[in-house]
Amino acid sequence: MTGLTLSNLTVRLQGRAVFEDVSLHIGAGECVGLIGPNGAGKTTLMRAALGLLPHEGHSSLSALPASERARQAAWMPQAREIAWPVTVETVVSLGRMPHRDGPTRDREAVDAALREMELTAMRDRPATQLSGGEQARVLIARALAQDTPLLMADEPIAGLDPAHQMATMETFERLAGQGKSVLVSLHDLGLAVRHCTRLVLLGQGRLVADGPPQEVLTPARLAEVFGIRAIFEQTENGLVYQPLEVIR
Ligand SMILES: Nc1ncnc2c1ncn2[C@@H]1O[C@H](COP(=O)(O)OP(=O)(O)OP(=O)(O)O)[C@@H](O)[C@H]1O
Repeated sequence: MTGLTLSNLTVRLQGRAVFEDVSLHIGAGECVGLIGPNGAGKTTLMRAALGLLPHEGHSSLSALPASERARQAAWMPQAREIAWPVTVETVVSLGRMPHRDGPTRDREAVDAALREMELTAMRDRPATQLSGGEQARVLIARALAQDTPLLMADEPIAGLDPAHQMATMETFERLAGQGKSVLVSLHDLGLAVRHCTRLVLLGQGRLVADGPPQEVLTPARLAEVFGIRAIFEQTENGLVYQPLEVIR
């Protein structure tokens, strides 16, 4: 399996369609931002794609047996409280559970994930004693240690400080550059336009747009779907986004 393919995916919860007929493909080398207002269905889409929610239509991932799914896709859910007082290293090591590659490869993958998320100095600390943002980085590291072709993360940078938000998005970009597929839900449109190769916009119970950031985030869509006015400017430092006002 390469990436993720959804065909006519529809999810109904308590008799109401959250979204209908979503079709998309995320290929190797893509870092795709999943955007949309609160309640648009971003979490629901990812959970259904993973096979964690009943759905109509087809997901290439949910069609796989559970053991194979865990080798294909790492999932970082929105809820990120770590409940057990085990060390950071132990939490990150859980990402290796789907694999049987031996202790040397496991240690290499855990060390690399700790380095990537700047957690090496904290590896022996109880994870429950870390700040909320530090715990979020531990859970991203666990997903990195899983070393899967596809990474799905639900608002992974919420609660991180600016430097770690940017560094985490750079990590996702780098993983895509190495040939992996990344699907990440985000509310920060500024970081989305800078770091994602493509944006998928959910709203009003459907997939509203799918394409390069500048094509997706037109003034009309920002107004219609988010109810805001914003400017995008191509600068010598890349694309810059600034929200200006609420228009409803
Ligand atoms: N178990 C459930 N039963 C009924 N409705 C649900 C259930 N779970 C979620 N919903 C509804 O489905 C819709 C989509 O929720 P979802 O969490 O996927 O949105 P989201 O785009 O991730 O939102 P946010 O940006 O706020 O995290 C919401 O209207 C929510 O109230």
